[in-house]
Amino acid sequence: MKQAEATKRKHQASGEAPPAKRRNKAAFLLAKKATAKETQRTFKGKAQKTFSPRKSLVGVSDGTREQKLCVRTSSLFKNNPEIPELHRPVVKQVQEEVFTSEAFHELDLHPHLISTINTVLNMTSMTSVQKQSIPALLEGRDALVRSQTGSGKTLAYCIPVVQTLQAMKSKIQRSDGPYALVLVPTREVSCLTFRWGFKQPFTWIVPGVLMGGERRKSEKARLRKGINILISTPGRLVDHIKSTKNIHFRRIRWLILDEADRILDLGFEKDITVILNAVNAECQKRQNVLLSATLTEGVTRLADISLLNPVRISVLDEHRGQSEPQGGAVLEASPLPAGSEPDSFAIPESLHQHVALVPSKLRLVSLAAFILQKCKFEKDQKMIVFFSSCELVEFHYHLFLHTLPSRLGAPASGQPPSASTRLKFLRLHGNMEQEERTAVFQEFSHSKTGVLLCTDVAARGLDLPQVTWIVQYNAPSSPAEYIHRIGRTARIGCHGSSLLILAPSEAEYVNSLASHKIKVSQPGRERISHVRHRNECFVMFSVQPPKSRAAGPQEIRERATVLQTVFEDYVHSSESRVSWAKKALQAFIRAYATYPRELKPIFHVRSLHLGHVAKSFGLRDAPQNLGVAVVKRRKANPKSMFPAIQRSSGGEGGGLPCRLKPGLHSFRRS
Ligand SMILES: Nc1ncnc2c1ncn2[C@@H]1O[C@H](COP(=O)(O)OP(=O)(O)OP(=O)(O)O)[C@@H](O)[C@H]1O
Repeated sequence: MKQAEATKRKHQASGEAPPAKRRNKAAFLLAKKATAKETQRTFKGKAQKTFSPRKSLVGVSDGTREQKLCVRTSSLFKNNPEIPELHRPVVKQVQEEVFTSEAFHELDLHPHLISTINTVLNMTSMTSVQKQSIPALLEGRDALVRSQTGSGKTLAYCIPVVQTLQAMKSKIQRSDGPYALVLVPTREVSCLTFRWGFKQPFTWIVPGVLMGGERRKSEKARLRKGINILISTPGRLVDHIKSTKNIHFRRIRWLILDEADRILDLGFEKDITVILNAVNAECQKRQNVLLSATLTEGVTRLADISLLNPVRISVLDEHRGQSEPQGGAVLEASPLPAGSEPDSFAIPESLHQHVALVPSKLRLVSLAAFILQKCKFEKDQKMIVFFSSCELVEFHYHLFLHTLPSRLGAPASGQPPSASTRLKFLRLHGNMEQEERTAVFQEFSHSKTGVLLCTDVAARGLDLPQVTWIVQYNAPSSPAEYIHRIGRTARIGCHGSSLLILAPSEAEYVNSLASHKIKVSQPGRERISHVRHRNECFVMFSVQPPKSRAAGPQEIRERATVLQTVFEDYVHSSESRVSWAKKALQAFIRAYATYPRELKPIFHVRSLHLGHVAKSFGLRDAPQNLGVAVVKRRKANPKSMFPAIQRSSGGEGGGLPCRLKPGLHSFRRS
């Protein structure tokens, strides 16, 4: 009842009438209150009338060799909901100064360390977070550090760790075992931390990584030989704590929790508890550091139980009305960093955020056209597209891989022959083998161009250079997730752009982001002014060379229809492909059902028009009897979080909000 009212309110607020078919009960998902068990739901999609595609289709126009399309305009453009006018909430985005004018050599560091930073890492001046954190950590303080994505947090702790370890009176031996323990959320981040953070000049200090997906036996052997700076994912470390005799924490001087919010999101609370207890049992005197780009309630609670009298470091600008010390950072010891109230985030100034309201039927073609537009007509474009589940990544990856490269056509004259092969697709998600994940990660890191389709496995902590566009094809389930996804671009002062694709019924999400000081704008409104119907907003994705004549509405419809037909032909070329597309559609609906309660009025399965959504999976009709397991989110059970941390900090475990069951979460996200 409440839900129905909320939905009604939403439509009234946006001035949007529910799509016509929603009134036909048979065409809708009858989503009820989910029960504790997984509940099988049946979709009764009403078959839509679709035009039958012709086989002799021409390619997407390259602007010079336009060919007349002999394709009837399909139902792609009929019965779409109106695109609501987006209100433009006044948002004063929080911004931080990334760099300072201060050089590393101004710090009291070992000369070898400074020369490694300058010559091997090619860095001279410190970032704001480094300028604030390094001296504080060298003083021996515990710290809670928050600064925006891509601002150099990794080195902010690596440098003090290495500086203090090399300066220890009795020289460190490999066989001493760990002096520093660094916990990171994912395997990719652990490798990066290892590669960038601990490229240090003191060869007797041995860093090492433990991570799921690697061979336990070889990790045990390395632990036996000795690792002085131990970088690990929480799950894998707990594995070793339980099963490896040689692991000990007797000499731990540093405990670092990097990407703390992601660690919590992934459901590692229990593992963190086990690790803290194991470390506390063997050593009490150490420095603890917790770092995050977003300060959620969970992170501050984790800080309460793992840090002792911490210095709180937050990099802010004067927009927040702070008296700004040099370098734009604020150092203080209040319960929360000033200006960093939970769920209010800083975003790099050089990051341009866009949102597009695209009717469900047009989603797939819009995404494809956007990729083609960027990769065909703009140089050196490197794009990450985020999806809500592994299944969706797999589906779109294979679909695009088999259909889109051919849409690029022959390279234009003057372009190198390899131009048509420029459209490289890669994918990354948690269901892939570790070896493949690592290979994809490396390939995308080193590549100048390409499109990476992925889940949130790539959203946090990954430093992928030169990413120009972030596309969020499925909206994230929290503002923090939004920030981390877009944070893969515009890193360390570079420029970047992001595009969030929403259905018209999801327009309210823009206001939800605005309430967290996240400002998104609609791109190219001026370019669509000549279009008769506003629901043709996808015109901004029209595939054409930048300086060519703007395509008219009819031409755009034709192009979109051609592209959609290519997808539909591919999907309908065999029974197995149809069922593959249906499974992807099911996965989409399952993921849609897992949005947190506060976002349900915006993202509710009831507002999905199955026939329209089916089209975005290349299906010509809404599938009949689509069984979808609607899953229930676990209720937060405060008592189960951080049970019994045995620590002299006096912190009590409890109260962390848990978004989803770990298993369920990883199903949806990683
Ligand atoms: N002082 C510096 N000068 C130039 N580049 C730097 C400096 N410090 C770090 N970098 C580079 O900036 C990039 C981002 O750093 P890092 O990954 O540590 O950011 P982060 O704040 O941890 O980001 P996220 O929150 O997204 O994980 C890396 O490529 C790193 O090598």
